[in-house]
Amino acid sequence: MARQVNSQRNQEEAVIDLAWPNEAWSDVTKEIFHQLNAGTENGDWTRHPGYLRTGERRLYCRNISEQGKGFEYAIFINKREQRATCVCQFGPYLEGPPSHVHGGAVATMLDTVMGTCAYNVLEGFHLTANLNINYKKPVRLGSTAIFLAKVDKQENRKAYLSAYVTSADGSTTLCDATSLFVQLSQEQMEKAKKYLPQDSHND
Ligand SMILES: CCCCCCCCCCCC(=O)SCCNC(=O)CCNC(=O)[C@H](O)C(C)(C)COP(=O)(O)OP(=O)(O)OC[C@H]1O[C@@H](n2cnc3c(N)ncnc32)[C@H](O)[C@@H]1OP(=O)(O)O
Repeated sequence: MARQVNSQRNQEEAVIDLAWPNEAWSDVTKEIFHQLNAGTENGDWTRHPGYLRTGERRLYCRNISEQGKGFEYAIFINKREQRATCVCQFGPYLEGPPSHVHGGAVATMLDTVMGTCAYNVLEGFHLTANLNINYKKPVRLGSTAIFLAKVDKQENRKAYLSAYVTSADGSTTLCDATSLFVQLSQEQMEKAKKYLPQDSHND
C-alpha cells in the first residue's frame, strides 16, 4: 500500500513545475526571478519548466523534496542568442566546506544550466563530454547566485559552451567554466529515447 501511495504521490509531484518561487525562496532570489521572468514578456526569453521526473526517477538537482534544503532554481533560455540564465539558491543540504556550498553542487548547477542551454538552443540531444571549472570564491550556504551560460561555437557534433557564476548583485564572479557537449548520433539517440522523460520538454 505504501508503495502505491508513494507512486501516486510521485505521479502527482512529477507534474508540479518547481521552477517557480516558493516560500523557501529569499526576497533576493524572488526579486532576481521576477527580473528574469519579465524578459519572457516580449518573447526573447522563455522560462524552462522544472519537473521532478516521472515514476521513481528523480532529476538529481530536483531530488531534495524539502523546500529550500537543496537546489532552488529557475532557468531562462534565449534561443536566438543561444544563452541561458539561472537564478539558484543553495540550501543547507548542499554543504561542502563549513557554511559554504560543496564544489560538486556548484558543478551540478553549471552542468545543468549549460546542458539545458544546449538542449534548448541546439538541435539534437547532447551529453557533457568535458566540464572545466575555476572556483574563484567560495559560495556561502543559503546564498543566491546567478549562472550565465552561452554557446560559443559548434563543430559537427561538438558544442562548446562557457559560463560564469556571479553573486546575486552581480558584483563578484564566483566561478567560470567551459564545457564540451557532444550531440548524440542517431543510433545513440534511438538507444537513449526509452530513458527520456515522457514530457521531454522539461529538465
Ligand atoms: C530531457 C530534457 C533534459 C534537458 C536538461 C538537461 C539537464 C541535465 C544536463 C546534464 C548533462 C549531463 O550531465 S550528461 C551526463 C554526463 N556525461 C556523460 O555521461 C557522457 C559520457 N560520454 C559519452 O557518452 C561519450 O564519450 C560521448 C557521447 C560524449 C561522445 O562519444 P561518441 O558519441 O562516441 O563520440 P566521439 O567520437 O567519442 O566524440 C565526438 C567528438 O567529440 C570529441 N570529444 C569527445 N569527448 C571529448 C573530451 N572529453 N574532450 C575533448 N573532445 C572530446 C571527440 O574527439 C570527437 O571529436 P571529432 O573527432 O569529431 O573532432
